[in-house]
Amino acid sequence: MKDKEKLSDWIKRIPSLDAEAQELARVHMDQLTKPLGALGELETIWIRLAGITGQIQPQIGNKRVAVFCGDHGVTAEGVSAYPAEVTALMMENFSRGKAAVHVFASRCGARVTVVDVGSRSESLPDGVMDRKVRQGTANMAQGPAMSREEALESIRIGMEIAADLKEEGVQLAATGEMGIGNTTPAAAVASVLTGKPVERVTGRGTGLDEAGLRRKQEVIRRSLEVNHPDPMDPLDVLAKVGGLEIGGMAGFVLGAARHRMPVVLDGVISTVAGLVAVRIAPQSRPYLFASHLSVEPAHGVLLEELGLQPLITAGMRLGEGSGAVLAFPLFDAAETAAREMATFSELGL
Ligand SMILES: O=C(O)c1ccc[n+]([C@@H]2O[C@H](COP(=O)([O-])O)[C@@H](O)[C@H]2O)c1
Ligand SMILES: Cc1cc2nc[nH]c2cc1C
Repeated sequence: MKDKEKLSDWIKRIPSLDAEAQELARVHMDQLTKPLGALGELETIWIRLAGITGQIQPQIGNKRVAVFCGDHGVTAEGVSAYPAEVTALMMENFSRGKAAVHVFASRCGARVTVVDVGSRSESLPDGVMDRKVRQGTANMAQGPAMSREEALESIRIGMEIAADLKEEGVQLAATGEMGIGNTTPAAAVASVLTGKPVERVTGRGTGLDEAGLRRKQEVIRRSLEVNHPDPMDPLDVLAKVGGLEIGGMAGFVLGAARHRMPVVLDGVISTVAGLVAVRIAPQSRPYLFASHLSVEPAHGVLLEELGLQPLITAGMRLGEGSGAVLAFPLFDAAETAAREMATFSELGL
């Protein structure tokens, strides 16, 4: 398949981290006036940023969160506490700059890019980029959510957005999403890719009650039985039981890695997309950072699978990239520490 060849060509071009820059950043961190390792994850963030950018003093002033939107046919099964129409309403809210992600982004010195990869909406409000692959996925409890070609197209769009942001000068990116029903495909993909049982990775999403949670688990089990996604083929999993915004975010990670741009993951949907990207291209893993730990039970499982440490535990489960943006100030703190703290030798030690 032509497109598949293109994807594998792209993957080959993902560079490995710059070991020398990482080592120099590590040496510098160890010379700062603090006990060795005392800044914990801030140190590892800083060292990895040096490896990603190839700079000993990485620049991260230009920050952006890319929010991918999509709808889900599986909402017909009653898997969300909110109606599917909320996806369109929230795109309107994004357009006005009034969603949580905008409020947090302006507080944390970041900008927001909103991309519709698969909502049901016929027309979009100003400021939402139209990259729709199709108007919502099909109901995965009855058959594949989308075709393999559509899954690939969503990935390709995400890659393009990442390349465009890099071109615009973005130095630190984050992924977020909006899509009523999307914790259902997120749990399905998480179950297939991690091998964990459906009960372990399924949560209440926007706020299902006990009966709703049981129904959601049943719908996910049925979706897996109907579709038989192949755990060794991440594109097959994405197409059969995934979502278009998950594909968009996975592509974004691949595109960012290709262009040496670090990506901060948000909650469970953003992180499952990160795992899809890493299963497609394991070289993309070191470009990823965790932000917060979502309430959704799959999130911890996924972060562990990716070997990532969440920086914030605030009991959040909002999505949109809201948690990722809140982690940006910790990245800034690492940058300031490396740039402004005295070294022991400067102190005369
Ligand atoms: O980021 C998370 O971990 C997260 C956890 C629960 C819900 N969400 C958001 O809520 C929506 C999906 O929830 P649901 O119940 O409709 O599947 C979607 O728009 C996500 O952005 C996000
Ligand atoms: C209101 C609302 C806002 C959201 N933002 C991300 N997911 C969401 C789900 C709902 C229901």
